[in-house]
Amino acid sequence: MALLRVIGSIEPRIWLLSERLTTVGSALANDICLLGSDVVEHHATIQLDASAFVLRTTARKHTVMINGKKRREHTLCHGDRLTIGETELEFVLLETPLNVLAPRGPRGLEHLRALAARLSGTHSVTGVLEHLLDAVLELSEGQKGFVILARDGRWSVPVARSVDATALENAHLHLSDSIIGHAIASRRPLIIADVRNEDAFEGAQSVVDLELSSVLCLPLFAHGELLGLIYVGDDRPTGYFAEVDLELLQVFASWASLMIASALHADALEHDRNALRGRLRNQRFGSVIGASKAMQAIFQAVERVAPASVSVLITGETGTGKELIAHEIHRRSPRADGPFITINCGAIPEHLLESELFGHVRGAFTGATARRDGKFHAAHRGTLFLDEIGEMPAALQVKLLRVLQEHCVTRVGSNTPEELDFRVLAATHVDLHEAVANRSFREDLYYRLNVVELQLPPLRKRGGDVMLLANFLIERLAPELGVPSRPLSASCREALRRYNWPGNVRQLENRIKRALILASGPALTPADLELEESALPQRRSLAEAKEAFALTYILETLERNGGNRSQTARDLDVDPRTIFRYLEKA
Ligand SMILES: Nc1ncnc2c1ncn2[C@@H]1O[C@H](COP(=O)(O)OP(=O)(O)OP(=O)(O)O)[C@@H](O)[C@H]1O
Repeated sequence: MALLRVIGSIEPRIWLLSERLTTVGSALANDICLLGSDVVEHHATIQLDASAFVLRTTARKHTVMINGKKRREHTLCHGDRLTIGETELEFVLLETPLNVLAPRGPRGLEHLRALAARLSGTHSVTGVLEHLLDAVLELSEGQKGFVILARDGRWSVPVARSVDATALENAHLHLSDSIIGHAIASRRPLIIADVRNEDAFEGAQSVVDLELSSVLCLPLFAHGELLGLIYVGDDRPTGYFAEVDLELLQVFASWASLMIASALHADALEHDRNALRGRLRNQRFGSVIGASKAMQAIFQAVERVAPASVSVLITGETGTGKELIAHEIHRRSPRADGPFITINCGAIPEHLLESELFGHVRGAFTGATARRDGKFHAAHRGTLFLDEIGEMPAALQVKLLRVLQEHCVTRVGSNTPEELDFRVLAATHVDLHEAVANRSFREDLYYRLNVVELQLPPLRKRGGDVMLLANFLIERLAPELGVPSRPLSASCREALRRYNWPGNVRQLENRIKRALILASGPALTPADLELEESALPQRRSLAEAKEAFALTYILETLERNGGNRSQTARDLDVDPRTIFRYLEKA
């Protein structure tokens, strides 16, 4: 007997391969119905040939990936990973072969089939346990029972039927019970048809507490680990479970264990996801995510500057979130109900920028067929965000300065200034201080814009924020893109930390978007994010890093000294031979 189970999904799904032929496809009539753009109505079949399960696609162009390789026909082995469309499945061969069940098993098989159907709609751990306990009670026609579950090192009885609650207190005590102990040690189902005639078990705590005459105990193991057990008893005349098929129970136990393990895994994922959501709630500032000290300092500064109507210059590399921060300042200011208007000074041709900013009157230039408002008009009683202010042409810098000083805007082609109420926020990724020094940016305008400066740190200097942002973006983008959300694999997390993100958060966002669309495994890999080893900076020992720094420092000093090695050696207070030694290595 075998089964297929979905892996890497929040929804545990299992199909028992109990027929000679199992059909797979997107049509509802299939035994295994899978959705997804790459799955066709009748996609593949799984046939039981002799004692092997053989998968065949129904046409050449239909693909099934088995352990990462495209296959049209494949004899399935225990543990094989199948990818069909977007669904990843594991093939599990249960311990007992089908023919053991055949002579006595039709009723048992019916039970399993009905149970599989019921379970496919059940997602909670308790729901799965309830169905499993009910199935054992039905299968054995037992009267009462309970499930003991091991979770996070603690034992509990989450589900019981017809058992007095007081008899279930102290679940862990039941584990020292001789019956339960015996079943766990043997790892096999245990049936005691007449407890009172079994010296070894007669005084067992569970028998006494539940007043039983017959007992059936089913230990549940997955991947060698004890998950818990199902205990069923009866107090009617003795010999009650004598006829129950032990082999069938063994199959049932392996199958139930997988179901429980899968439900527990899904539950743990959901728990992690909720914990992550909770953490994110504390680590976000409006729509900006950041727990690093550097970002927390920015958030505090934003809170202080937002209510004051001063100009703020937001600096930082491209993609660090300058526009997002500008939005946040506006949202927290008394102008929040007014408009937030953005203009990218670097994206508009110089001859159009003036009228974009200040508006124009009819006939101001060829094509100006009507009077038009500019961005300053649009930002009246709100905020104007001047993005890429470093790109502002020199002639316009003067006009802008006058507008900022007087709060009056004169349209192109007009002589009448209009008084407007606006707050200006500006952003740049270039070093404006340097631009002022080399006279490409006016100093007076720089000081007018830069009443307060907020310097956004690059992503590589925000420590754990990379991981926080990556998880946040996965959660945000997956539903937006209509694709399943996938966790980050351990190697992916390591690669995210090592990469230096020259394009900052925007680059991270784009990589995650792409990965979510293209990934096929249960978790995102470094390759999905284009972060293979070759893309990552080399790991260096401290000694190597010191050497590299020394060489760079020597080369910089040498350049400042116009290539004079003796002067460089004097400046650095080293022997000239040290300079030669480094230059030979360069
Ligand atoms: N801390 C953050 N939390 C959440 N999303 C962020 C954060 N920082 C940036 N982003 C996202 O990254 C993208 C780029 O951000 P934004 O446009 O604000 O950057 P920028 O610094 O203004 O870029 P540029 O210099 O190229 O104009 C946006 O999609 C934004 O939502």
